[in-house]
Amino acid sequence: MLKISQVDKVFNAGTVNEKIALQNINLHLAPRDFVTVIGSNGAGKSTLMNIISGGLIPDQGTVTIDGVDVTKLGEHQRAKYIGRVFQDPMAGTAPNMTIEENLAIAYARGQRRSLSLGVNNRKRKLFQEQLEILDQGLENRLKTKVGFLSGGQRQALSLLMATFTKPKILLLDEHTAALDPKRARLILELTKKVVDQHHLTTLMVTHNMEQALTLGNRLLMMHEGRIVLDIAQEQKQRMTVKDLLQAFEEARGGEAFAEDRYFLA
Ligand SMILES: Nc1ncnc2c1ncn2[C@@H]1O[C@H](COP(=O)(O)OP(=O)(O)OP(=O)(O)O)[C@@H](O)[C@H]1O
Repeated sequence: MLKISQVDKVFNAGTVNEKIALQNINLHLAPRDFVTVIGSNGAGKSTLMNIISGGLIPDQGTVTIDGVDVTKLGEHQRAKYIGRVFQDPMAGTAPNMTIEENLAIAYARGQRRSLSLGVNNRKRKLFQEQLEILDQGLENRLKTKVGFLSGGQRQALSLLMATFTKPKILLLDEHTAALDPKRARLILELTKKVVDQHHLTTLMVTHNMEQALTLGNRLLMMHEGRIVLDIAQEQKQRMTVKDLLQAFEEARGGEAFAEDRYFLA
């Protein structure tokens, strides 16, 4: 479904500020893989997500989605393949537009023919059905401006919008990190539901070790622009957070893991 081959990305190449963000990344995701991604600060996780979404074009290597070489395609050109939810609940939605207007934009996105952004009764019914799945009562608030929703409600809506057109790949960029634990749990439950419902192939960056172990069928660990560990379902199921920390330490050449942003449970 997703094939990344020999990808490199360097920022400010040839200057004193040169930063190698990704080096020789090779990654192959099968359809319906749900991969969690952890790693030290500056390891290259966001850069990898941006390379997949088209926000960044690699210096070397190729990106293929469902057999289509998208390496040189910009974000808009590959939007139909990708759904993405960011950490910031403000990022995925337009606050001054109503829930139904936001959904109309998401609905039109990635369609072959350009669709009207207007909302008719048929679309409204579809939106209500989809909103019911979120279990937030949003189906009765179609005309509410999104800016009035709570962070958790906005993230739930972002998730729905990102997956409305059944993308090939869902990118989750620490999408629960800005929420309180209760809302974070709710969004994770919704994530599982939506991923299952649409049979999505998913890549989720998280700083929560427990989440990284319990969600999905595969875990990647990144360090200094490389994938240093790729843990399959069977092994992942048997691991504790302590095992994961130890594996991380070994992969980093014995350097202990001491990053403030990580939640160990
Ligand atoms: N636009 C940019 N210009 C210059 N350097 C960049 C840019 N974007 C990222 N970098 C650098 O590339 C490296 C990888 O950054 P990236 O944001 O991908 O890491 P990350 O794993 O997502 O980190 P974090 O967990 O801290 O968010 C870092 O050293 C970062 O400073």
